[in-house]
Amino acid sequence: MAAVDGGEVDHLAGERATAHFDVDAMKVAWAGSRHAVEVNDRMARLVASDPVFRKDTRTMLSRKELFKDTLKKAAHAWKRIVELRLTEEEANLLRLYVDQPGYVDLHWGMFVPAIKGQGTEEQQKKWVPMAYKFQIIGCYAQTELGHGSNVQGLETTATFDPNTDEFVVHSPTLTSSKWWPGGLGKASTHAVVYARLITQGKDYGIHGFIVQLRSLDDHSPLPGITLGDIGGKFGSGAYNSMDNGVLRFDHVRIPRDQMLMRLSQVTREGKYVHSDVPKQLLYGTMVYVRQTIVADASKALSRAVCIAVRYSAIRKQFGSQAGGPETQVLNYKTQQSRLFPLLASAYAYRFVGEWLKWLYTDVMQKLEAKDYSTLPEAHACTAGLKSVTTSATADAIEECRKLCGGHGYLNSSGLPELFAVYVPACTYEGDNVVLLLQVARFLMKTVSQLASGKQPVGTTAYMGNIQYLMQCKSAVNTAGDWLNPAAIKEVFEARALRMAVNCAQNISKAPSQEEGFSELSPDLLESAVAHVQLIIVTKFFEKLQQDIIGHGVKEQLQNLCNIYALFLLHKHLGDFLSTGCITPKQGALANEQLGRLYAQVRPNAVALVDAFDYTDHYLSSVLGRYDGDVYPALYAEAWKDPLNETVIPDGYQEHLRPLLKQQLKFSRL
Ligand SMILES: CCCCC/C=C\C/C=C\C/C=C\C/C=C\C/C=C\C=C\C(=O)SCCNC(=O)CCNC(=O)[C@H](O)C(C)(C)COP(=O)(O)OP(=O)(O)OC[C@H]1O[C@@H](n2cnc3c(N)ncnc32)[C@H](O)[C@@H]1OP(=O)(O)O
Ligand SMILES: Cc1cc2nc3c(=O)[nH]c(=O)nc-3n(C[C@H](O)[C@H](O)[C@H](O)COP(=O)(O)OP(=O)(O)OC[C@H]3O[C@@H](n4cnc5c(N)ncnc54)[C@H](O)[C@@H]3O)c2cc1C
Repeated sequence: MAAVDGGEVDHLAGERATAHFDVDAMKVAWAGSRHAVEVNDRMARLVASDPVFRKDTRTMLSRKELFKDTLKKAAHAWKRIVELRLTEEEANLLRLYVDQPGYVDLHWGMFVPAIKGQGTEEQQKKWVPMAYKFQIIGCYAQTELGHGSNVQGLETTATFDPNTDEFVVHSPTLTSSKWWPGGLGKASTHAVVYARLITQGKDYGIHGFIVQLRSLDDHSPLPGITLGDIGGKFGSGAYNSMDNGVLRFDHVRIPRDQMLMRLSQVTREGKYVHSDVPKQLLYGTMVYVRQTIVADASKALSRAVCIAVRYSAIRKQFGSQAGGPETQVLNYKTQQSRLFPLLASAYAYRFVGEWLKWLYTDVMQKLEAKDYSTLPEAHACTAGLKSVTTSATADAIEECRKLCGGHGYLNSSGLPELFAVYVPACTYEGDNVVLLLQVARFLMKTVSQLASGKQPVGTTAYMGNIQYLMQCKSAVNTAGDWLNPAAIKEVFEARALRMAVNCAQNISKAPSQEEGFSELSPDLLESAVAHVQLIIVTKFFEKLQQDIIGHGVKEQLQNLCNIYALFLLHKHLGDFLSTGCITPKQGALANEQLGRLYAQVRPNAVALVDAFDYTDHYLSSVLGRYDGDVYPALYAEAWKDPLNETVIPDGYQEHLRPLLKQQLKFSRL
């Protein structure tokens, strides 16, 4: 089924007819299963057909109107979820297609997972059902005005008072004000608050506490609590629908059993007891969310690419000397070389996101069985993939805007809002540089353990092949040789390992490990990126080993996988050359092969973005319309702007008319 909710004529029919593969089967490969296609399609249409979920005027609303509209949509979505008895999977998709950031994202995405992950069974029994029924609304209050990345540096205190069996939660300084939590500003009634636990005069570091913030009767802040929104954010519409908030505590008392006690406890007497689990499990909610952010990256990127590909097939510029028809901009090789790697990246992130979800589930099962061995790998993979995919996606959305020329700059293209709502993904859930440095630490540790003969496992298993990878030379002789997955994998592994080993060797020359790490941190970032890119390429190849059904689907995915890998090779040619993994000639051959692959993608490009199966409502872009009827839509959209409500603008009488009617007073005029 095609995702049409546009007009009658299909201006892209010619493009669709040239596809060499079964689009419906590709939809299954993209979504993961026939069931996933069906449920996505049903939820997307449910949202698209409901007038409450309209969003075409969103960028024209004031902040207050936008926030109220978000509250209305969230309440309506909940009503539909209950009325239609939607499953959790359906409800999550419905919220995704409503496509307006709001307090519910943090309620379901962080508050509930934090209680499930860090609360005892008893605490879960008490709080989770209330959250599931929306009797309470929760947010995740970790970041402070003075500290975000450095979680151990947070200043809010929770001091145990054995006289009353309570914790006293307090903001001792201005910089300890909670600052940024989504949903906190106006909507939440409760928060999971991260604070330094102090008992019996000793500071035990950061722990999580459930704190009620607002009255359940009239929503006013409880005594001792100061609350508000932190103000307007980048772009119109976009993330301004979210009430990111500020919160201060003035000696607020909460019962002892509102400390999340799965990892550690404070007894009635005030004794601190730490369970036999790694303390990093406190960061579990962040690991969970980082994993979901990777899946979101492929969503946001594929939206932008869908808009840019469809519009590039419609847009024509210049033509034959003989006055023939103008050329579709999609036919320009430069347009292809900018756009098709982004199309390939969207597929790559989709598949690595699928794998990461599997890894996360696997690690969780092991944790349940008290096997903590895979925790460092889970942290490195979620941190690294979150960082690389969000940075690349943010850049890619902006590139798609440029690929759409001037019209891409209009709000009605959908791209400015998508960019504005997406860029903070490079910062929230861990600044991307800070997270890459975590990956680098993990890599340095792995390299240092190689000497002791410890065999690396999981995504660092390739490092065990150090003897070969440190000296191998690529055997690629022709452009076509770059289509061999083994040839690609070998150079990506050699590049990642050699960069990591170079860093480790240089660090070892420094007076101390810490100094060396700090001095080498720019190189360490690049080393971490090389490792993460290897993971993405590898997981794409592994996807191709699976049973992929449908005419031509596997061939298209093979092309996209090769484009993704060779594009990275071309972009990071300096790495591959300086580490001696390939020769300049082999680099040139990779580029030659890329050009050939772009030519193969060209007739399939529109069908490849159709396979994302997005409704026009979800895309919310006049340029990305399924039917390609761009110009009438652009023209009609312009007239909806509030400035066009009157022919003569407000302000004419006060400011324009006097100017135009003034007497000339300057003698030299
Ligand atoms: C309008 C149009 C709509 C369009 C919509 C389109 C798209 C929408 C797209 C996206 C929206 C989707 C979702 C939105 C989701 C979220 C956004 C909203 C909310 C955001 C919330 C937040 O940001 S919450 C706050 C997050 N904060 C952080 O992430 C802080 C980052 N800092 C840290 O994690 C840590 O402080 C640290 C890792 C940097 C350092 O930790 P620390 O303990 O101080 O230090 P060490 O470095 O010494 O580490 C000690 C050891 O612990 C290991 N470790 C660290 N972290 C972990 C971990 N998480 N798990 C396991 N292990 C960990 C570390 O490796 C060390 O180990 P070793 O000792 O062995 O080396
Ligand atoms: C839209 C949005 C929503 C958010 N929602 C929430 C929420 O719901 N709950 C919540 O608790 N928080 C939330 N946050 C806060 C977010 O998690 C933090 O902003 C984020 O973790 C980055 O921390 P920071 O602001 O302290 O950045 P900083 O750490 O101050 O970063 C500033 C600069 O310093 C660099 N830097 C920092 N440390 C290092 C280092 N060790 N080495 C090298 N460079 C370094 C960074 O790369 C960056 O360039 C949200 C933020 C945003 C933007």
